[in-house]
Amino acid sequence: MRTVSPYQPSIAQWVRTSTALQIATVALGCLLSAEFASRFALSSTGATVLWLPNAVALSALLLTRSSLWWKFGLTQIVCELLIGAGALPLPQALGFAFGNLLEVLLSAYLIRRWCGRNFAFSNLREVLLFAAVAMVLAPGVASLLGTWLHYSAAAEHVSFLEHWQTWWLGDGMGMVVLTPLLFGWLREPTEAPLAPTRSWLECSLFVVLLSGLLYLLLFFVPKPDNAWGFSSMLLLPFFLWAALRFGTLGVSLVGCLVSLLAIVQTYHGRGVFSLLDAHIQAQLLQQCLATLLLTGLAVAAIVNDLGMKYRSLEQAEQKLEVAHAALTVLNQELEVRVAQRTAELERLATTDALTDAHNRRFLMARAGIEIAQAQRQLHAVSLVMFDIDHFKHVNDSHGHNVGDRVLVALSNAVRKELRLGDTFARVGGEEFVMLLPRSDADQALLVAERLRSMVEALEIQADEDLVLHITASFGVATLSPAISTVDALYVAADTALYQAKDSGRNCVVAYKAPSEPALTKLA
Ligand SMILES: Nc1nc2c(ncn2[C@@H]2O[C@H](COP(=O)(O)OP(=O)(O)OP(=O)(O)O)[C@@H](O)[C@H]2O)c(=O)[nH]1
Repeated sequence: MRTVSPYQPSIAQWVRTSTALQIATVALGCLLSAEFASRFALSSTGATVLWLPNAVALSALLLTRSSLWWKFGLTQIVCELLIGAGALPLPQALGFAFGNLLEVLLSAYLIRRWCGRNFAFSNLREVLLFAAVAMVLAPGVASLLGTWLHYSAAAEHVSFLEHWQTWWLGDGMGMVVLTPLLFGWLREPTEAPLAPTRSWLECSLFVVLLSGLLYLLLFFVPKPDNAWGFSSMLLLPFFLWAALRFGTLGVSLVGCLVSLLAIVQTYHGRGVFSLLDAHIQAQLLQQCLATLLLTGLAVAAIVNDLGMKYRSLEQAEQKLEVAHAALTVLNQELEVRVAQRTAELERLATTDALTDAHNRRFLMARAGIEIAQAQRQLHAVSLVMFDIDHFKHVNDSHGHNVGDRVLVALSNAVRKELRLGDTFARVGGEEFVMLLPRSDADQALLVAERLRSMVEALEIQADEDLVLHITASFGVATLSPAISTVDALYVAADTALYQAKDSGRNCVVAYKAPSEPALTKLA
């Protein structure tokens, strides 16, 4: 989401389009603000409450590449000379001009160096560094020069320190009052983490209440014996309100308007500051405005910074949610794959690779289950074991591959004969077993005989021009009190199968216990 300050007017975009326009704006800003500052100077020494041209020049430098600074520097020198012309001798005017240029360049250089190109009053560190550099350090040095120049030429006798302090605070306060406003107004709009409020109701309420307070503070003519009861510190809540709800640009705008109004009114002898002596008026005004504005700017920066952190936390949370969703999908896919792979492995572990019939292990496990169930529910289970006759001859005559095809063809044919619930397994080279739940000996014998004749009639297309016929021998065993385990049933079927082989092959033999008179032989 891109939120742009609602206070960004289109005129700012227009100014940003051309360097010439910027230079003209700076020149105009310097001259007009100097005119205002000089016109409403409260001190008899000429030191102003706010020296604003430096703030105009500093805003221009902070808004542009350092390679263009010389153009604005030159503009500032020319403006300073124009401002000083007539009122001051040339050497002194030049001294003031270079002193102010030094102040602006030093501020811009140090801010750019310590805060980088992205400086925007956007966190507490930037506001404190700005205050330290543009309000304390640079004006402190430059005003020392200015005070010395002025002091050497001044006819009246004022304290050097007092003069320096007023000058210093005047320059510094000019920067604090105007630079954040111009800079915030003219710079490229950026994403604000917490959008300043767009509620016209709140803005109107703010303006009405602030106007009321300003009227009470600044629009009365004090009488010497009647001290006014309202404190200028009543403005603090309004600065905090502006900082919290209207952002850096909002609080700068409020600060600038309040400052200009306070100066004008004090100059005309109205309001809380006009009760005092001229020098103290200027200093108190400066201190009061510095406190209000720096507090407002700091709070706005902290709110902005918190908003940035909150937004990056939100973005991190969104990324985490996306990653979590992706992981969930991946996990589901993995689970499906694992289930498929497990099923495949289970199938491979229980299936004969050549014929796709079940293997011996599966058969034995299945037989165990069926026998246990049959014994509980008292129903029959039979096992039919069969073996291809003379299969070695097939391999020897036609090769192993043909033998394999015969095994596959036989398995496919037998599988078609199965009932639901029957289990078909390959238990040896050419040996197969069918487990028939709920089939007694007679039913199993019928199934075996049906299979035997099916095998006998089977035409196996073993090769392009090779059709083979085979036969198989069958042994059948049924669960009984004497044959009550899987192994016993298997051995019994195996015994019957061998008896079928011994009986001439291609026949079905039912197992009979040794005590019984004879084995049943079919076909
Ligand atoms: N092609 C092929 N042959 C196999 C496979 N497993 C076992 N055989 C062969 O099956 C034949 C089994 O031969 P024998 O045990 O002598 O049995 P037979 O020739 O069928 O004779 P009878 O069972 O007595 O009728 C051997 O030649 C084995 O090599 C297999 O997977 N593929």
